[in-house]
Amino acid sequence: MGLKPLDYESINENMKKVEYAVRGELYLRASELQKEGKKIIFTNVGNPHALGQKPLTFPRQVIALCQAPFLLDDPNVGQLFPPDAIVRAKHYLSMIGGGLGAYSDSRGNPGVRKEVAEFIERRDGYPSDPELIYLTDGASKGVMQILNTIIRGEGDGILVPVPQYPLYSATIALFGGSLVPYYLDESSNWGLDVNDLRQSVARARSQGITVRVMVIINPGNPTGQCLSEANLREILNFCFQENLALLGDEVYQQNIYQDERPFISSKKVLMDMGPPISKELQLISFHTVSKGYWGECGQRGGYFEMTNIPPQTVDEIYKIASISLSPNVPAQVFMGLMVNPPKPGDVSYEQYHRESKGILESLRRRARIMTDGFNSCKNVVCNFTEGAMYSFPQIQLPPKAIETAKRAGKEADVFYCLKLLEATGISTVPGSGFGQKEGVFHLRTTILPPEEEMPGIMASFRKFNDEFMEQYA
Ligand SMILES: Cc1ncc(COP(=O)(O)O)c(CN[C@@H]2CONC2=O)c1O
Repeated sequence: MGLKPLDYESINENMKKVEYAVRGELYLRASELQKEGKKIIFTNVGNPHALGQKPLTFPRQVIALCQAPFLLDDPNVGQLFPPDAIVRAKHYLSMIGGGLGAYSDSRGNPGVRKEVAEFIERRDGYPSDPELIYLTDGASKGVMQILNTIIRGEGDGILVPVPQYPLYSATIALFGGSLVPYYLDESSNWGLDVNDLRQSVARARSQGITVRVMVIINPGNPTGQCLSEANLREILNFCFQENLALLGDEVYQQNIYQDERPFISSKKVLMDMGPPISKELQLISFHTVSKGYWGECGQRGGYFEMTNIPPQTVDEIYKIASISLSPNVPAQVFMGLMVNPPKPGDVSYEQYHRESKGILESLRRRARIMTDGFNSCKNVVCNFTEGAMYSFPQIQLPPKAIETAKRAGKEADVFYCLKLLEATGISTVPGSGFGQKEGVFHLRTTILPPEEEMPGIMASFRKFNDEFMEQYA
């Protein structure tokens, strides 16, 4: 009897090429240590509620009523739920035929897609067509759907920032495409240079790769930089000149911790540029309920908006979306609530605004505490987290540590992060999981641990780092 169908040797070879460090060796080791009773701070994943962030009240009130519509018939419902939550729940239940237990359209509920389009119009000041907005199970699934649309084989190249969020490298490997890196410049706060982009494209083309798409992550993960309007114009012009489509991953658009570079969407800048580019450049933008001050990662809600994508291609994307029948319906309600929150004058507005503002202000303070904490160590250099929810310090490691790591068969930053985890319980992701320049080492942590614990965590890091540097001096 030969190999069985699901023997390791028989399965899809592309799966074996996939690496996804966010849930990789460090995460698995941290989970083991936790089972052994060690207190672990899982600051490896941008998972706000897992680190103590409270869900916003209003969305949970509405979803509770949508999940349990019988509560709406209870004479005391008005004692437990504010009137605007009751109204919104009834609105969604009337819009979603059969309630949350029924499949929706494969593109998502039309009413919610309309709410997303209205949000985009308010944000950017340009029309947005609900027919070109698809709701997805988190932005991850949307990214995978679009990369699946683009990648025809290994000859197809996707320009990806390095360091990058490994959803991209993993999906490109899984679908058998080619990742074409463009390096962000740490010394210019993770800025990108269009000349480097041109060189990356030229190098790929010389290797017979057809570069088809450029990915930007704005604000950046793991790097946290926010792109300026000028940066975005440069990138859009570059894509137009090189006949590339642009994927704008904007899941952190609510997570902005500085005033110099507020979030501006790729869609807005593209429309501001006017024809021909605004009519021709193909753009797909992604968003989610997982990030921002919502942090509702577990709900699995997201969307993508298609700009200048031909109807026949849209039809194919719809057809493939139909295979999965329906995006997560409760998450669609969360998406509707996120893009259409309580307004000034609504009963719940004050509470919603207070909660949201409180979370964002705390994240801004934590970004500062963490950046300063890292920079207080002489061998650590850390750019400020302008946006998103991560800190990505460069750890300058002594040769002896690098040598010891090599003998242990590990990347130096994996070795360092494992030692950090064992010593302090702080679970991070090594920079090698995101890509980095040769011989330069980083780690990624989130800025999510509770604010009151942050100084203690940074002191614990500093103590470990000083001892490590002494040990391997
Ligand atoms: C840039 C980026 N895009 C898309 C996603 C996917 O989000 P959802 O599928 O939840 O909508 C993430 C998640 N960030 C991961 C999850 O937590 N830490 C990370 O680096 C992300 O960082």
